[in-house]
This record gives sequence, structure tokens and C-alpha cells, in this order.
Amino acid sequence: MADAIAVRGLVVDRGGRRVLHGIDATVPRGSVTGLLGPSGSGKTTLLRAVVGVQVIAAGTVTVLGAPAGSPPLRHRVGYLTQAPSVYADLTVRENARYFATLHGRDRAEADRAVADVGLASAAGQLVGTLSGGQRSRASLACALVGEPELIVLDEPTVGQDPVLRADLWARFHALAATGTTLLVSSHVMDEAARCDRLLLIRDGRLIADDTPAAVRAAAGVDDLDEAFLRLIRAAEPDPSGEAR
Ligand SMILES: Nc1ncnc2c1ncn2[C@@H]1O[C@H](COP(=O)(O)OP(=O)(O)OP(=O)(O)O)[C@@H](O)[C@H]1O
Repeated sequence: MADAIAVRGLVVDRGGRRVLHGIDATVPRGSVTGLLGPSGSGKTTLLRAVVGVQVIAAGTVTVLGAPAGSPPLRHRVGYLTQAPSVYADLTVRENARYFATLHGRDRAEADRAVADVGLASAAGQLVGTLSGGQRSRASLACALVGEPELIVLDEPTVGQDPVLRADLWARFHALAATGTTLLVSSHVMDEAARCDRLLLIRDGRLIADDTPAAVRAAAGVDDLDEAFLRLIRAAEPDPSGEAR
């Protein structure tokens, strides 16, 4: 199966500082791949490079066979940023229908996207009056409504309760089963366990690119939380300055 994303030697500087140090990674089509790592490790920067909104210093990012951010990808890639990107003065339904129109989708598809994120009962509510978690789901509906082939989600489940989180993950896997590729960043380890593959990043370097089972095996523990801690510690330089 061809890869949906191929990242080769990706180097990114932000604010005069190197934040990605030569990342090599692939994301298979039709999978849910989790991007995990401590705060500030470079997850959002990597996602920005994949959707083509990040200036890069070196390397290549190929998405669905084309250079990241190139015009043919505009309707093929969906991106959910951490900051909600919906219109506060429109209702949830109006937002979804607006984004649906941009992608040549009809009203029924917009309404289905709203229902899929559990917002059917708030469809007529102004986005500006929603809770933070609801607003983030309204953004998610707008990112999904065009049915892009690749969906890049930056912490889509922050602020959601456990039942909603489980529903959203079921939705992600249902999309992957139809051939859609999802790349999802998260801080939450129980979400890592739900992924087909994991990319673990620390200080701008990839320290694991594998299945959850292989990550557990590599660390020698069953608990994914503990496995990540071990892999992160193993990648830390020891006091003599040598990598362990
Ligand atoms: N606009 C910016 N200007 C300068 N430095 C930035 C900018 N945005 C991010 N950085 C720095 O780049 C590094 C990586 O940030 P990034 O947002 O990619 O991390 P992250 O893993 O997504 O973090 P979090 O989990 O907290 O969202 C951090 O050190 C951050 O301070």
C-alpha cells in the first residue's frame, strides 16, 4: 500500500531555533497514525509541514504523491488546528454548510458531519456560545465535511469527555476503514493505544515509528505510558553527553 505521507530529512527552524532535526517518517494510507510527544517536542510543527503551511529549512514532505501544500492537494487534505477555526457569529449548522459548499458538498452531508461529531442537538446554536469542547467539535465537523483523503488533526479530543472521545475515535477508525488516512496528535496515552501506528517525537527527533505493540515490545513493558517514558529517557543524553 502506498504511503499517504513521506517525510524525508525534514529540518524546521522557528524563532531562530531548530525545532525539527531531520525527521524521516511515513504514514500508510488508510491508517490512523498517532503523533505523540511531550509538550513543545514539535508535533504541531510537523503537522504544519505536512499540510504545507510551515517554512522548512531542509528535506521533503510528500503528501498523496505531491509536494506538501501544493495546489492539487487543497481539497484532498483536511486540517484541524488546535485553535477552533469556525465563525463565532454563525451557527454550527451554518458553519458546516459553508465549509461543505467550499468542498462541493451538499447540505445533507454538512448536517451528517455535525451529527458525526455529536453536535446534532446544538446545530442551531451560535458557535460563539458553545463550550470549548463543543467549539472544537464544530471545527472538527468542518474539517471532515469535505471528506478529504488525508485528515490531519491537532489534538482533536482535548476538552472532550470519555464517551465523546470514544465516539470520535470510532469515527476516525470508520473513516480509515474506507481508505481515509488520519494523522492525529495527542497527549493522551489511552488514545495512543487506539492507533494503528505511532510516531513518537522528542525534542524535534523521532524516537519511535511503529505499531503500539512493537513500541511496547521495544520498551519491554505492557503499559504504553511506561513504554513512552522509557523510550524518551533512553533517548536522553546521559550526563557524559553521550546518547544512551
Ligand atoms: N511561532 C513560533 N515562533 C517561535 N518558536 C515557536 C513557534 N511556534 C512554536 N515554536 C517552538 O517550536 C517548538 C515546537 O513547538 P510545537 O508547537 O511544534 O510543539 P508541540 O509538540 O505541538 O507542543 P504542544 O504539545 O504543547 O502543543 C517549541 O519549542 C515551541 O516553543
